[in-house]
Amino acid sequence: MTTDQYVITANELRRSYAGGFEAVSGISFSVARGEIFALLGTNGAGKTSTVELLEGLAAPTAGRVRVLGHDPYRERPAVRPRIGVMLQEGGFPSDLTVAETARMWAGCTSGARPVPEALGLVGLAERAGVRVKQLSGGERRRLDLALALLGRPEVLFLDEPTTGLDAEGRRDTWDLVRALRDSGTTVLLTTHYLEEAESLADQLAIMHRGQIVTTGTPATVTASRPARIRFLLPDGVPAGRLPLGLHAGADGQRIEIRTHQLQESLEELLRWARESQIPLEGLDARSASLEEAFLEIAQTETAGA
Ligand SMILES: Nc1ncnc2c1ncn2[C@@H]1O[C@H](COP(=O)(O)OP(=O)(O)OP(=O)(O)O)[C@@H](O)[C@H]1O
Repeated sequence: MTTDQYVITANELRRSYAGGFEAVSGISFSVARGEIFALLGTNGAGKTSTVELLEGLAAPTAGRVRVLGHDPYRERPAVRPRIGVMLQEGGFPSDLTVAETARMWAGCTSGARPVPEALGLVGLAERAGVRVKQLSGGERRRLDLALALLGRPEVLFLDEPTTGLDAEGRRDTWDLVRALRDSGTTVLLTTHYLEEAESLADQLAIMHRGQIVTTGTPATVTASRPARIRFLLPDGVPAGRLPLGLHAGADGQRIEIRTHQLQESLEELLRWARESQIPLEGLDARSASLEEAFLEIAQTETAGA
């Protein structure tokens, strides 16, 4: 991939606040056009501090950032019309209706989509006449998203886009974000929902204490983590009777096996259970989830810090 296929590039980015605290400590990553990139991290890891640099709201203390080929801080007029930013708190006047709010926003946006189209995209068309203060928390998030989409952005920054949404609203937002990606929009997403990142992200980076500690696709980030097999042994069958090759942790009769060879370990376990005629109640085998990978990274990094 050539460098101009990258819509966002960050090289050795650093950001220090007044007082000298360094919130972003030399991170580098690239986001290709038409990709959903998730920036994840523990609380205070530096995600917002990083995203603000990408959005051009602040200049880095050191390093280089480019969005659509421009410095987003120094060349803000060139970048701003081409990006959409969904803020965590929209902060618009709550006495206006949904449609009035969107029209006000559209008035400040060049080449804006028609307001009904933007509201339709996020499923708010039927709430157009409702005052913002009467919206539910989830509906407000969807209004935030509609406003970010008004300018048909090439790059969309989504900060916790599904906070407060119910399961259906979350799925709808995911479908919309995928559809936007499929039509060529590049999406930079921050989220605390690891399931969301696992489901949406083409690439992700996990930050901890100002640094990127892991990056890759959701599959490659989880691939290095052990899968696990869980089951309940019948009373009277000691965990010590399990085949020697399986490294099992036991909490009474509750067994957990961690393995990098899920298929082989499962075959070994099932053969042993059949030959010994031992039922494995509640048998559950699964590859590592992003959540497990994340927790492991956070704990390891904290312990090692
Ligand atoms: N204006 C500021 N002045 C000083 N320190 C700040 C400022 N803003 C953020 N920080 C500190 O920088 C660190 C990173 O904060 P940041 O908000 O970027 O993290 P985050 O990954 O977005 O966290 P969260 O997931 O909790 O939202 C934190 O330790 C925070 O306290």
